[in-house]
Amino acid sequence: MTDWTDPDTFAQALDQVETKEKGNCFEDFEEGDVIEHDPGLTLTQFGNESWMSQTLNHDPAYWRTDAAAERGFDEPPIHPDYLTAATLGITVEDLSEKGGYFLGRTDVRFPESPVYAGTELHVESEVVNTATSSSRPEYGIVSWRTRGTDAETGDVLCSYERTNMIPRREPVATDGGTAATEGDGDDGPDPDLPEEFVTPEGGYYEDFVEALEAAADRDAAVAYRHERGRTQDDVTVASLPLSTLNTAKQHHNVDVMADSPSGDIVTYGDVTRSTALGHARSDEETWREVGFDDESFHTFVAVGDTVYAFTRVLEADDDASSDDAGTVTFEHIAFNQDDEPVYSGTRTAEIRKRSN
Ligand SMILES: CC(C)(COP(=O)(O)OP(=O)(O)OC[C@H]1O[C@@H](n2cnc3c(N)ncnc32)[C@H](O)[C@@H]1OP(=O)(O)O)[C@@H](O)C(=O)NCCC(=O)NCCSC(=O)C[C@](C)(O)C(=O)O
Repeated sequence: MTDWTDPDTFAQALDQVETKEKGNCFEDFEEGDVIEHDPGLTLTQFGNESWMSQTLNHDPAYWRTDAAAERGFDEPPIHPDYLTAATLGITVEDLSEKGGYFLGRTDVRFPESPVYAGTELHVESEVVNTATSSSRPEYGIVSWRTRGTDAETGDVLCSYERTNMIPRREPVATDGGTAATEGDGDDGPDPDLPEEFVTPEGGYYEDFVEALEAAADRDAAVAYRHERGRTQDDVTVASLPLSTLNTAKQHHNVDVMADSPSGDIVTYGDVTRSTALGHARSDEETWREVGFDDESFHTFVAVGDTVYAFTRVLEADDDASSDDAGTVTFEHIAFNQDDEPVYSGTRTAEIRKRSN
């Protein structure tokens, strides 16, 4: 009788059998397709607190009932970063488990009302664009519009448009490609930076307004870095994405990733971004997250890399959903220990006013 567990026999068997593959290739997506994602997720206090603690999002309103009540919440709510990561995590099995790169996301929006633990999340996506990658013939570029809704009420809790590179079954001929080659020696034109950098004195709305006024009519920008850094470890790289049901092998299969450009598992883009935002929020009086646009992931982050944050204040507007706050638009750049940008995006948030 054949002993299937004999190492030589087993190696031969492995060689000859088919692998039942997971995920979809570029050719499986057609513009207009609507995909309902089977995995659902109940947004729990444990999931929320694990995410917030590990990404240094320690805003008391999400941890303490008195601070939550002061913000108008019935109890500490689900954090928008965890909600965003969970909405995307559920989609990975259908959209991007095959591999490829998470290139960017835009039009990330949240409703005014908070989301509480116990809410069951239902997610669906529509294919809005498919394109050839001229630099990488083995990939195509796909964009989806995704909506996460409350499974009970149907209310939209989080929506966005995301773009990934997705492996093709068959590579295509391209126009020759423009992929950057390492060490090509072209550092581009000299940077065109302002002469002065203004740092807000505090983290209230008025501090951002005053800083913008101080920079106006001068060759100056309101821009500063945040001190905290978070070195990536097994928890941030593998545990957090799996806690959102994100099945992308990039985050938990060291064996497969050994052959990839990173040579190792890499941090889920939403962990990188949330960590940098946590650093930024620790230097401001956040009232409410409104949305994010033009988010890009510039290079991968792996175990041992440290995520830092840099902020540029773009504009301030007195209008907000509450008299207690004004609205500020920021550009946040996450960077690593070598000062390389790894994420950038604009964020609109309501910031508490000092006078209230
Ligand atoms: C991808 C790399 C190699 C490209 O590096 P590069 O130097 O070649 O960059 P590029 O030339 O700027 O871009 C390549 C192509 O992408 C296009 N492109 C670029 N950005 C966008 C965008 N926003 N929207 C639409 N298209 C975009 C761009 O136009 C270009 O098209 P082309 O091939 O035709 O010339 C490099 O940028 C990189 O390594 N980025 C980091 C990716 C990363 O680590 N993402 C987060 C972690 S993976 C993840 O979280 C996974 C997840 C969530 O679980 C999951 O999706 O399943």
